[in-house]
Amino acid sequence: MRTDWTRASRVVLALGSNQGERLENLQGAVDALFDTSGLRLVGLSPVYETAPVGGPEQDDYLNAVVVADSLLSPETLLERAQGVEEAFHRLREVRWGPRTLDVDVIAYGAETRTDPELTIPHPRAHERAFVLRPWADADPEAEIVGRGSVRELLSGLGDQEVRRRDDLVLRVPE
Ligand SMILES: Nc1ncnc2c1ncn2[C@@H]1O[C@H](COP(=O)(O)OP(=O)(O)OP(=O)(O)O)[C@@H](O)[C@H]1O
Ligand SMILES: Nc1nc2c(c(=O)[nH]1)N=C(CO)CN2
Repeated sequence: MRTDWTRASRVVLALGSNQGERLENLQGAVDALFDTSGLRLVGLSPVYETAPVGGPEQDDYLNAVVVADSLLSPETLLERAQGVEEAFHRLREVRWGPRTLDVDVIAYGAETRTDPELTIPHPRAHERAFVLRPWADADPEAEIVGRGSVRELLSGLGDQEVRRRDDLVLRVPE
């Protein structure tokens, strides 16, 4: 049967890696996510190299954002994101500590919820240039429900080091 994408919600996922082969980890996440039925890639941001925000002293991250259409529920999308993290042997040792792969659910349509297991929009996305900068590239008109335009939020942030790495490119899966 053909998939009915008219019922899909527009979702945003943020990817981060600061251990191991960082670009390969991000690419692996993109490939695995879009191997999932019910998830269709709409936009992929450039890759940014970013100074770590919070947590212990650690290496710089590569960050990127994917925009997708989802027929998966928010809970199933989070499960899928966590399954992809686990496939990359992510260990949760320290809060905000280094990791091979982080996949966060940033937005799910206009949905809002504050369940600690799944808060949407992501509770810290609006203050993180490593999320907002690539997101604004992937979708210049993007908004965070209840907070406003991603581009405006970005311009109101203090100095956070984010460098676009045009030499590192994520491939759109076939
Ligand atoms: N929007 C969300 N996306 C991903 N996880 C979420 C979200 N809202 C709540 N969580 C919960 O947060 C828990 C911790 O997630 P994680 O280990 O990825 O946090 P972190 O990446 O260290 O920090 P941060 O949440 O600040 O990005 C997860 O077990 C998950 O249930
Ligand atoms: N630069 C950067 N800093 C972070 C990141 C990240 O992806 N990039 N993720 C965190 C927890 O989600 C904490 N700090």
